[in-house]
Amino acid sequence: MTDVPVIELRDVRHDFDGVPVLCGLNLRLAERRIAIIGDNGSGKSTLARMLNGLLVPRAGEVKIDGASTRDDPAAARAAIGLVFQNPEHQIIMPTVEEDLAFGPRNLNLPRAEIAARVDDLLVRYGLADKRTQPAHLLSGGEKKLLSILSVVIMRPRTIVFDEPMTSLDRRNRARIARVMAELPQQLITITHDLDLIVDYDRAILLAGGELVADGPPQEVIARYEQQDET
Ligand SMILES: Nc1ncnc2c1ncn2[C@@H]1O[C@H](COP(=O)(O)OP(=O)(O)OP(=O)(O)O)[C@@H](O)[C@H]1O
Repeated sequence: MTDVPVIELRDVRHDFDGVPVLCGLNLRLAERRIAIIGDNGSGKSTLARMLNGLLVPRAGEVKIDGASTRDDPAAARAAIGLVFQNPEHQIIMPTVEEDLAFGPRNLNLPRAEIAARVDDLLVRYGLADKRTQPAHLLSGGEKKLLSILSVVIMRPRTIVFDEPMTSLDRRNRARIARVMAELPQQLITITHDLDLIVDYDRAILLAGGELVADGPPQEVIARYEQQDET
């Protein structure tokens, strides 16, 4: 298992055009499997983008191993990988193998190391026969897998998944859930698929940019369902 970084949020606030989206979050994220749940617009994706320094909070701090993402966004991006909801936003290069190699190239890894990592992932995840195929011709499930592997290949210590099951059929949901379950990293998963996170170590419920429940998934899910009834 990869070591887990210490992720801390201190009074994190954010707004878009004056509309508050995160309203003073204080969190220490150290468990191996953490779920973030909540209704549409509750601020989950905004929080996800803050964890890896893609977005810096208007006020407050996000710290990774004590270093603020405001001061060192590159270190945050190296430690924390983000898998976007839509794989089309993550697939950049024309072919499958080029897409996998893109991130490691940006990290300036040696060519032989990049080739070894690409070969290993293609074989391990059953994409070897697709290596020279145009990425845009992959099926939806394969695109999702490729977008995950393009993060995995950089070996971040934490992987944040933003709605990993969106647009997947039943078979591909099961496949992606299996891939996620076998990853050695810390996972922070934003999802509306509550079955996916029942055995996680911790769940956090957001509503209107505020934390409303935090604890074992069963309890937090029950609270979420209660909220729906009121
Ligand atoms: N770049 C942006 N510019 C303006 N408003 C934004 C931007 N990104 C998000 N918002 C707004 O911020 C609020 C929170 O959005 P966010 O995507 O973080 O919520 P979410 O909980 O992930 O929702 P969903 O479950 O629908 O993905 C929403 O009202 C959204 O419209």
